[in-house]
Amino acid sequence: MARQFFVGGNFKMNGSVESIKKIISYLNDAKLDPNTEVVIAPPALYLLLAREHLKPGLEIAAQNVFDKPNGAFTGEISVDQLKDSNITWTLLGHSERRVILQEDDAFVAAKTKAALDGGIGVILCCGESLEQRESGKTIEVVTSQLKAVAEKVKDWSKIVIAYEPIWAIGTGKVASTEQAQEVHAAIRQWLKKELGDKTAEETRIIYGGSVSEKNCKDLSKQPDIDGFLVGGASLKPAFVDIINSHLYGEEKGNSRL
Ligand SMILES: O=C[C@H](O)COP(=O)(O)O
Repeated sequence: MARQFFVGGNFKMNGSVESIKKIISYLNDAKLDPNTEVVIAPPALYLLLAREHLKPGLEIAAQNVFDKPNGAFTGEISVDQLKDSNITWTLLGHSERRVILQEDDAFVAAKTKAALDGGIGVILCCGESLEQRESGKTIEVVTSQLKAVAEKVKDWSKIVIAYEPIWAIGTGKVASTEQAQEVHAAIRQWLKKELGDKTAEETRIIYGGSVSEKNCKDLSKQPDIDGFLVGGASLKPAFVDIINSHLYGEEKGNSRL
């Protein structure tokens, strides 16, 4: 079964009422590949604004969600509040939160479980640092990040895995198509081993890290790259080219599981 292409736009802590409305109106008017699932993740403050203006069929993700129900958790947002606001996805485990805010695998796993239990889809980020890559630990690091989630969650049908090598984020140093495909294929093998053939075949594994309108086409042709998580370029018109990159991709074969 072919996996639907998925492109997420992570605005990170960028934008204003004005600029976010502008990006949304650009997306609303653009001709987008109807076979690509598109999800944008504006800062929390602008989630409702985005939902109000973004046309139906394009979805919105929070950049984070807490693992506890509504209550005394200053500064956090609950799964119920996302649902109440028609926000259907959340990012979790982004390296900027893992590194800067010191979120560990167990916390990311707890939040993933809470989101899925509440019916929110999860774009689950994983990825290695340059030091880990250079010491040959990429696959070990990535699979251990995913394993923490697999210990708590057996149904991965509402998880999209985003492989984002930390050294490629915001640096302009995109992973080569071979480097990205190699890790994506290893993640799929790991899914097969841990969660079975169906999960391995159906789970989308998207790539993030300096994706641009220039490099997206080659990456999108790789058999195990099912889309992108885009940072900087999601704030620019180039985002539409990235959403449409799959239109120009060659027919992809099933990966060798
Ligand atoms: O979530 C998106 C990633 O961190 C990639 O960011 P970037 O495209 O600016 O490198």
